[in-house]
Formats: sequence, structure tokens, C-alpha cells
Amino acid sequence: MEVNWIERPCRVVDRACEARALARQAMLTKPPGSLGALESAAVHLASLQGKDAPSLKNVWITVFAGDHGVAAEGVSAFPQAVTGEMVRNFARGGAAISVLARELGASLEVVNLGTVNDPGTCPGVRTVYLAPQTGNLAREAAMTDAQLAAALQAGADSVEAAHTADVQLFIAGDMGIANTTSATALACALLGESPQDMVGRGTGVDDAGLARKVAVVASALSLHADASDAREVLRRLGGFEIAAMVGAYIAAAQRGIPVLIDGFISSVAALAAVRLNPDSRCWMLFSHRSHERGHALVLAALAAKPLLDLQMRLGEASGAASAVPLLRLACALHNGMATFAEAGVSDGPA
Ligand SMILES: Cc1cc2ncn([C@H]3O[C@H](COP(=O)(O)O)[C@@H](O)[C@H]3O)c2cc1C
Ligand SMILES: O=C(O)c1cccnc1
Repeated sequence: MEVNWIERPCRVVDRACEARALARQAMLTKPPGSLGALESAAVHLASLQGKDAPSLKNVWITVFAGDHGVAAEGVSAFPQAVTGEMVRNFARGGAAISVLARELGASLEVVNLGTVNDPGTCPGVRTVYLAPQTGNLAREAAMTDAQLAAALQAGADSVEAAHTADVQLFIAGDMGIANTTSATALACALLGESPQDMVGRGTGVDDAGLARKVAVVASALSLHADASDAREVLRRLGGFEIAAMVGAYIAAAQRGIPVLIDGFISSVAALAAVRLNPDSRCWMLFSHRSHERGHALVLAALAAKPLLDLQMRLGEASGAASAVPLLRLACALHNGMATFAEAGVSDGPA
């Protein structure tokens, strides 16, 4: 039987290029390590791109959208109709990620996997219709096997389009009212954490909403406690857009395209991707620490140190997009600084 594509090997990272990048950093006119995370990011990008001069000229962003049945439990501060409305807003260029993508000169693709409030055909939106929404994970499995497979494939298809466009970085973003509930349940199940330690306010639920969210995640975890592996956990507790992000992260690692992880939702998808295909972890850079409560535990489980902590809690890939200018600076420093020898600056101990 053919191995499921999810399990196929990831591209091997270029360790010789990494060693050359580390050696170059040591020769640049600065005390070793003084540019901190900008140094390690440049070295990481060089090793992933297999280029002595890493570049982030062409950046690709896909926002995956999908609705969640669990919204019916009153776990979001906003109505479910917002998901479809925001798809239209992305298409018209008015969302935060639309502005950020324009500023970065990045390609922005929107993939609608199914919303209750159907935005219809919008320019720049690829529709991969799975259902109006997932099943309510507090009462049933979120997805069927076929829906999960199609969502994973939708993510891989975006990576294929990005590959054809010859991009140097892939960013995935999420849009789906109630998806912090889904992502939190998924993270709790994958990490064995308790809902009390993970559930946050998402779009800004009040204390009663927070208590409801904790109860919903707790009952979902007991309902799906017999889920046998990471794929089944993802099928039962995930969302269309979250599964598409998982598929995209794994496909990018297999294609050899570095990915920049966004906030909480994106990191939970990254965690699921790593559980399904552990070598995909090498291809991930982490952009920011979200204000959403559970993010710290998810980042710790991935041994991830994000570049920024701006108290952002939006999703849509907005945190990742905000970190791109820093990564571009990291590349420019790596490629453009003079070495001690070139500049005639003394590099030895005093
Ligand atoms: C106008 C608007 C734009 C958004 N863009 C991203 N999100 C973010 O908030 C939602 C998750 O939070 P919760 O679980 O509390 O519903 C997701 O749609 C996520 O992408 C938005 C939310 C709203 C309201
Ligand atoms: O960090 C995130 O991804 C996030 C946080 C709150 C709401 N939506 C997304």
C-alpha cells in the first residue's frame, strides 16, 4: 500500500550550508552572538534555503477559512457570520492581513473551506467546499475522514502554488469564528494539558464565556478520549482551516520551503504537523507569542522561541507578517555586513 503523503520524508536540511553560515556570522564585524536571534534566524534560513545568501524577497501568505460547529456553544465573542464576512473583507483588501501583505509585497491567497454565511465567489478566493461548518466537537467528531483528507490536501495544494511561484517563505493564517476553542481542545489532547491551564479569551469572551469555554473543551476531551493517534485527534477536535494549515506545514517541509508560524492557532497546527511528521519541525520559524493563554505551553512543547511579543491575538497570519521585516533585516545583515578582514577591524582578544 502507498504510504500516505503526510508520512513521506521531509527535505533534508543543508547542514554544510548551515556550517558556512555559522562561520560567516563569526567573521562579521560584531562581537559573536551580539545580533542575537537575528543571527540564528539568518543561519536557519540559509540552511533551509540551501543558499549562502538567504533571501525573503518572495513571501507567500495563504489564509485558510472555515466555520466551526462548536460556535453553537456560545464560545466566541463574535457571531459565526463573521467568518464568511471576513472572507469577503480579505478579497476586498480591507483586513489586517490584506494591508500587511500589501506592505510586504507578499502574495496573498485566501482559501475558503466552508462557511455558514457563504460569501459567494470573490476574486482571489479559492473555494474548496467541504461543508458549511465542522461538526460540533463537544458532541460529535468535527470532521469525517474524507473532510480531513480534503482539508490536508487543500493545504498541500497552496504550497504547490507557492512552489510554482518560486517563493522563499510560506506563511499560513486562519479565519474561523470559535477556532480558539477547537485549537485549545486539540492542544490539550496532544499535550495532555488541562482545559483550565489552556483556555483563553480568544476574540474577548467575558468571564461567563470563559467558563463556558472551559466546560466545552473539558466535555470534548472526555467525549474523544479514545482517539487513538494524532490524526484521529485532529479529525475529531480540529477544524477545516486548522487541518489545511497542518497539511501546508508538512507539504512545505517535504518541498523544502521554510514556513513562518503565526500565533496560537497556527502553533497548534504546527504541533499537530510535528506529531504527524516529526521532521517537519526543522522547517518552522516562529514569529510571535500570542496573547492567547495556551500559546506559551504550545511553544514550549515545540521548543520554539518566537521573535516578537506584541500582545497580538488576531490570527489571519498577522503576527507572522509583522515579523517578516525583521527576518528580511536578518538576511540583509548576514549578506551585507563586512567581515573583520574586509573592514580591517581587529577581531582577536585584546
Ligand atoms: C472581525 C474578526 C476578524 C478576525 N480575524 C481573525 N480572527 C480570529 O478570531 C477568531 C477566533 O476567536 P474565537 O475563538 O474567540 O472566535 C478566528 O476567526 C481567528 O482567526 C478574527 C475575529 C474577528 C471577530
Ligand atoms: O493567536 C492566535 O492565533 C489567535 C488568538 C485569538 C484569536 N484568534 C487567533
